[in-house]
Amino acid sequence: MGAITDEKRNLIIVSNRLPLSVKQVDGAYQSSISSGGLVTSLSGLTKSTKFQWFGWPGIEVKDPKDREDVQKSLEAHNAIPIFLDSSLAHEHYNGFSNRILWPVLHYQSGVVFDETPWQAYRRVNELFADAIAETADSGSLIWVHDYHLMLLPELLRDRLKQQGKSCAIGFSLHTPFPAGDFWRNLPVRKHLIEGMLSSDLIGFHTDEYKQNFIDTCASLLNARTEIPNQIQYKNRLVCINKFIVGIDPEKFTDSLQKPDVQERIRSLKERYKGVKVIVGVDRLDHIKGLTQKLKGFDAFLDDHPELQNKVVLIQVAVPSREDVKEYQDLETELCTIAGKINGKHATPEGTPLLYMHRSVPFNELTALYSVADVCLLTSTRDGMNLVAFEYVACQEECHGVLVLSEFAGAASFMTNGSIPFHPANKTEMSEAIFNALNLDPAERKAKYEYLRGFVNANTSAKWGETFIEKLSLRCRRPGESC
Ligand SMILES: O=P(O)(O)OC[C@H]1O[C@H](O[C@H]2O[C@H](CO)[C@@H](O)[C@H](O)[C@H]2O)[C@H](O)[C@@H](O)[C@@H]1O
Ligand SMILES: O=c1ccn([C@@H]2O[C@H](COP(=O)(O)OP(=O)(O)O)[C@@H](O)[C@H]2O)c(=O)[nH]1
Repeated sequence: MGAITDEKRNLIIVSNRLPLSVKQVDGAYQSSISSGGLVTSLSGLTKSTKFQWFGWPGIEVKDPKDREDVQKSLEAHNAIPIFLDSSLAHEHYNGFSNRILWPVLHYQSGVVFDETPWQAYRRVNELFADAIAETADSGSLIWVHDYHLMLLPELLRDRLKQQGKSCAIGFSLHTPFPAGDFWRNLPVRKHLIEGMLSSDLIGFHTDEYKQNFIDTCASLLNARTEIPNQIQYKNRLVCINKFIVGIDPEKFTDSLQKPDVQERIRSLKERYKGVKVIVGVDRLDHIKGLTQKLKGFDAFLDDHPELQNKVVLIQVAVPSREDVKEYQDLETELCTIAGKINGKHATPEGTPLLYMHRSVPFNELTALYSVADVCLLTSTRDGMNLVAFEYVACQEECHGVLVLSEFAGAASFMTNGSIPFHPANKTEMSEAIFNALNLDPAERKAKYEYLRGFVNANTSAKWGETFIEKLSLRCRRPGESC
């Protein structure tokens, strides 16, 4: 990982998942890049900043010798594994984080609380706190990420205090934070926000999420919130702000220069000559609105028979959280809808929908982004959505159009440069797709330039550096207002 950080302070990043997930294949341990936006955003920071990254390696390793091997293989990437028993990891990650907490954070109803996964969640947060407190030196900056670790700041602060160490703790939430009443659905809601409030600095993706959190702290904990961007709770001052997460655009533009990617682009363009390509790239998750997307596309095909064989939607649905029943059910549902759409609209010349349920290699992804005339993102809720940024980074030549749900965090910043729509409204989605395909070149260019300016100005490196700078300031002057 890149150059040295701020005043040579030791920086520790903590996330549930490490950037490399370890798997055992034929007895040997292999690691591969983890999927999802958190890894993308933090990986972009590695160019400018050096840090140690603590997290779960994604596999149970019991044998001490094997643990050493895994540790060594990750060491080269400054990644430090926190080993968990598989049943504990399962209850924490699938049971509480993804079946209970994630749906509440994304305004999904019908969530049922269960004590066993909650206890596992607490236990995993404790194990993370033990490992990190032991490694951290006084003066370290500790940056904790995401909803899997909301209790960690409090547990960590207690342990550090017992060990006589003083560190600044930052916390970033990568998901939305819902409006007050929705958060009340969680019986353990108070513990979770008190856990977060032991941080010195808390970051959200948008002003809306930040304000929802502040309102919840005021109503649930009676915390003092009159001064903008700060919360006073139990004699501690916590700074709260919005930090715009982004990508490393150069990584994408560099990929497009590679001869094999150029060749792939040429071959895809040849394959889709005379056909408009719409691309979608989403983890297979309810929040991405994939059911809505397929139904909206179906409506679009119904509305425009004149475009038969002239439009294709290439949808990459990246496998995600496959041990959770709701995710398995969604996969079955999507397969059925995809089959029905092609059954209804296919001709001997081809099918209008290419539904791929797998990950795609990075170079293939950039080639796909680059040949697509339109990128269609239909999230019903989404912390940010970095795919929107990635598509823009790959469209410098063609000025493709972004059709973006108003419920993605990215819409807070990108509405002016995109075509916004409400994902629950099929007609609105169909019209948005049609408008995107028919936008006049001058307007397309103007929209694109707006988006390119935003993506290039708000990189993941800038996001990370800004957060670390603010956190380091909190470390030097903890009592000062934010
Ligand atoms: O680790 P997984 O369970 O496989 O899930 C992948 C990640 O999904 C979520 O990503 C969020 O963070 C992105 C970057 O800030 C944001 O753009 C996106 O809208 C969010 O959904 C999750 O929050 C991460 O912790 C996961 O690693
Ligand atoms: O096969 C793939 C296709 C895409 N992505 C990446 O997954 C991330 C998705 O991030 P986003 O913020 O859009 O949503 P999240 O999945 O984190 O909710 C992007 O960086 C994509 O490039 C991936 O890891 N594997």
